Amino acid sequence: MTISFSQQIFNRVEPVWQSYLTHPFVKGIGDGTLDKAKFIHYMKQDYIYLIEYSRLFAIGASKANDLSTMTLFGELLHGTLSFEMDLHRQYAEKFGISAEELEATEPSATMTSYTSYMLSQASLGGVENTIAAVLACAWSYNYIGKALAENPSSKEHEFYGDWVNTYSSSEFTELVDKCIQLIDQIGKTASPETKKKLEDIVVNTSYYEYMFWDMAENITMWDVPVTV
Ligand SMILES: Cc1ncc(C[n+]2csc(CCO)c2C)c(N)n1
Repeated sequence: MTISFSQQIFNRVEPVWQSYLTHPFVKGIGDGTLDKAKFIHYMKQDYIYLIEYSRLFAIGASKANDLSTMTLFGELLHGTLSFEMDLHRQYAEKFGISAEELEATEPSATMTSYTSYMLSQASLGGVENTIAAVLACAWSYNYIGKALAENPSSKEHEFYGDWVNTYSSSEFTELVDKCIQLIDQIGKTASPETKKKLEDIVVNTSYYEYMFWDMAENITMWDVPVTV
């Protein structure tokens, strides 16, 4: 029996995604013990990450070969700018940080490297490269959200509960399922060489996801002795 392309990709990245679940930052969101200073660093870096990520959806829409793909990228673009970033704006408000301040966040090395990688991959190829570049981010967040939601108290936590609820929600799961369907559609006609290239993009972005959790946990910016 042949397995779908998304299943083939999942089998390859699953060990990396499992490692997110034991990462102290992710565990801290799940059990509510995460230090607020770490979360603030994450939220600010993630906010500017999502601005770059939105550009990725716009590239996907411009490269789409059919209306349903274009519509999905349009939905993802709107969803990110309006709903996902609103989660960050609401969290920021609790800390007295304005939307303008969030937007003016200085980019860290990991954020810069991760978004630059995705944008270059998306710019280079056809729409399939963009689909591969967005897959791990959206899918792995849903994977983490659902895993954390297995412990019902994580959804009720007064501070981190909103995070868990957002990424484990049925609306978000539906959006991720559409991305999975897109990659499966690509997998039906792509050559083995193209599939290998796309799989590698998902593996690399999965590594970057781990690095992003680590950047947040250790509150790092640039790993140099002095910044000017
Ligand atoms: C580092 C990082 N990786 C993934 C996501 C999650 N995410 C990014 S775009 C998108 C799709 C729809 O909004 C989702 C779920 C994040 N926030 N930050």
